[in-house]
Amino acid sequence: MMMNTWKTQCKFLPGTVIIGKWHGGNYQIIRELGSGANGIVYLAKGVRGHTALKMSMDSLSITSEVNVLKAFSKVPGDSPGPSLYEMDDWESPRGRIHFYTMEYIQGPDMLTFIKKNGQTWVGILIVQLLDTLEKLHQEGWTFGDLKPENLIVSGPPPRIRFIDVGGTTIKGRAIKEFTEFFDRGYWGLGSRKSEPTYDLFSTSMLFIHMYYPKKFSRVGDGKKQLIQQIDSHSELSRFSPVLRKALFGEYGSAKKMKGDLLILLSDKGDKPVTYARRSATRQRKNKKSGSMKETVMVLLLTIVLYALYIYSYLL
Ligand SMILES: Nc1ncnc2c1ncn2[C@@H]1O[C@H](COP(=O)(O)OP(=O)(O)OP(=O)(O)O)[C@@H](O)[C@H]1O
Repeated sequence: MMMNTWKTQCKFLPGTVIIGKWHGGNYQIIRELGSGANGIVYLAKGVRGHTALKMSMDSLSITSEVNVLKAFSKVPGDSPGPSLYEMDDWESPRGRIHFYTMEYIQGPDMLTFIKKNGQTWVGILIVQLLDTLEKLHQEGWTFGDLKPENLIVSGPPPRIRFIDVGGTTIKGRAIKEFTEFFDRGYWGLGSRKSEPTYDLFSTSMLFIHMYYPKKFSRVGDGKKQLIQQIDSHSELSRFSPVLRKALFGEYGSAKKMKGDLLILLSDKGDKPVTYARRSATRQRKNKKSGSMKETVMVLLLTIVLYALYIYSYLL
């Protein structure tokens, strides 16, 4: 009932002009992009051109999302999520509405992108995701609600970006928002405490989901079931050592998971554990040259896949 009330109050037609009470920003609604548990997101036209505008009756949820976006902007390198433009209130004909505006991230969600461009992309997108997660974890945050709908592949060149930061939680607290299939609590494989291993579990589930686009439910022992799903899939089973470690919380960081995944992707998948060990020793010996190699590997993989992507469009 409550939800319907706010939804009705935040429902506006294309062409509606929203004027910020405090900062005077001027936005014209183009169309609705979607709605979530506590607000509606519109595509709007503002001084910066196309802008995503999220409005809600709940000022707390708006403030908390704005704080996460501010924290994202402190992550070194390009922001993993949309850049925040401004937060304001609007005295609408139906009363005061809280809103914030942010960069409009254009592109398909991760599953749609993989369906269109092929599973060759899964590895490289997950490597990109792990890179971003590592930075986010270093800043003391857990993304929480990792799922394809919250991951947009923008570009070209393809680049994974987060949208919907509502689940992003400070380390040590209880995860704010989650989705069953990607939640380790649901599978009986851990708690809902905000920590890096929580996101790495979801990353592993995201990887599995790219090969099983139809999600499956838990039946009995979650651990046994997931292992069976991975190992019985002819292509997915190649990644089994990395996926298992992530599912069982055995990776101390996203960086470690990324390192192992890169080894598998560089086609040395016949003896992954041996390679992982060798790589770990090498990394200890020469940390700098290790990360240089990783960067070059990611670059090469991206270039090759990007060339294939362009080629498929020319055909
Ligand atoms: N910055 C953005 N750029 C482009 N599209 C966006 C952006 N932010 C949100 N969207 C779109 O708006 C939809 C609604 O977003 P929102 O964050 O409110 O909720 P949700 O992800 O659907 O649900 P919930 O918050 O309950 O998990 C998203 O699914 C996405 O399609």
